[in-house]
Amino acid sequence: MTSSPLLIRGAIVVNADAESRTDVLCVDGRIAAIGERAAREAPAGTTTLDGTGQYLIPGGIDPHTHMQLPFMGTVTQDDFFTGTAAALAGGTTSIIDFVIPNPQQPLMEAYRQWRGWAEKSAADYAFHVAVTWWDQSVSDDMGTLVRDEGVNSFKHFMAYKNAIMCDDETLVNSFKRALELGAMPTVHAENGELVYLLQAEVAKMGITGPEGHPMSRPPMVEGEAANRAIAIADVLGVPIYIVHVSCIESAEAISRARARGQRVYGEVLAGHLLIDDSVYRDPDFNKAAAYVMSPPFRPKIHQEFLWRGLQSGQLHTTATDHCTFCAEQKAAGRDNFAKIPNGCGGVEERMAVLWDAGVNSGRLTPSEFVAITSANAAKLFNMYPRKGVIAEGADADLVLWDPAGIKTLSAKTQFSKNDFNIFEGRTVRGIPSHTIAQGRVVFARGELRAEQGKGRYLKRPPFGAQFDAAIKRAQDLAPTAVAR
Ligand SMILES: NC(=O)NCCC(=O)O
Ligand SMILES: [Zn+2]
Ligand SMILES: [Zn+2]
Repeated sequence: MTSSPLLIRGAIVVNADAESRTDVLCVDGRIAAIGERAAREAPAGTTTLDGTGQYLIPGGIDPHTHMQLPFMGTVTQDDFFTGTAAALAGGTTSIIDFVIPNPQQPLMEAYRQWRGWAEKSAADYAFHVAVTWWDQSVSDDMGTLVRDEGVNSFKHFMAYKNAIMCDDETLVNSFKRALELGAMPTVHAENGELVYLLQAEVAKMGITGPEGHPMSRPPMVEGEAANRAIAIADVLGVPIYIVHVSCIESAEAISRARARGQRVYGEVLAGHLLIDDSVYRDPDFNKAAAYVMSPPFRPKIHQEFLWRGLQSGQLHTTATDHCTFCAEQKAAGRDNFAKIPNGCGGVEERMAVLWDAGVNSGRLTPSEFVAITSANAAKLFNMYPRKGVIAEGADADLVLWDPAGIKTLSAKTQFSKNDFNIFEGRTVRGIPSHTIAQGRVVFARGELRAEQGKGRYLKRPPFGAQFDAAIKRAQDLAPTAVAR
């Protein structure tokens, strides 16, 4: 993308490891110079942006979104253009979305489908690819995806029985293959058999509304699956990343494993940090159903635990699981909560709600905010230092962050196409004033200049830092025969 050079002056530049007031020059989509050199080296025709009184942070990375997802008999409202445009408005400049093959569908076929859909992205994007079934062709396709297509992470749904759920045989085979390939296995940790049973039992009690959704997915259902996935990863010696950790039970499973020296990483959704399960008891079906996602929102006690996980470094990334269904789509489950399409939005609000509830409350420093909104995801999925840091040579994906800016979040003013906002009515302090993607200002004080098709597919190499260490550890602990 060609855009005129851009000089951002006077902001406090925040990285995950340090902050300092300095200037940043962007040329040809990259950060060309930082510090005194920036102004000196600015070519003729450079546009200047005054960052006085603001922070300059790396563009957010949302490592968990579902744009244009066909799911539960319908397709999400936001496609790759509207969803990534909304992301840019909120200060997120890259997403990692998911290719989800139907059982028996070749992985490469699904991957090509998703690559086609994503061509209209306004922001940079990458894909985790889900392994939903197993045979030799799946193993071969995993190899092709890693070697030729820049995929370095595979997703496993432990829930959604009779649809995309993985059994233990698939988990074991896929984790083993991922280790060989240097790709990160990731899991949606919920025991799908238990969910299936509990959905039927809750319905038998005459509970058919959205309030039945959390009853059918209690925290221990998530805890069991997290423990099982972590145990499988431990036996095989592969690192593991647990998506949307929503409760004490799975956060504790991660902490316990990390205390044993296992390489386990946890992702938290902005929604799970801020919204509790009372939403499912709203007498208005449309409102209660709008919050149906899996894992569900939890009793308040879990939220503080998740915040502490982020603060203590036991949990690593924040995401949204942006997966938007409108009221008409959610109404498919009016008489049966198990049929309500699972998913909520948030890609546009993640950064602001986390700043407001995280930095303004003193839970996080600005540098810690950068770590959990971009740098850690970039490191874990091997995009660092191209993404997740303000450094010379990195992509010029930046956000001028106005810590005094105030906004009340609402479906009426959001850029996302959906008709609902899970943070409706929440007033936040700390918002992006400008988003810069590939060196171009794509959002300026409320005006969105997202362009369809400007986003690039990000190839991510395998064998990120965790793999070197995991392999050395396995060698160090390798069994030896006794020489006799
Ligand atoms: N989270 C959710 O409810 N929907 C999207 C699919 C998934 O991530 O489980
Ligand atoms: Zn999930
Ligand atoms: Zn998801």
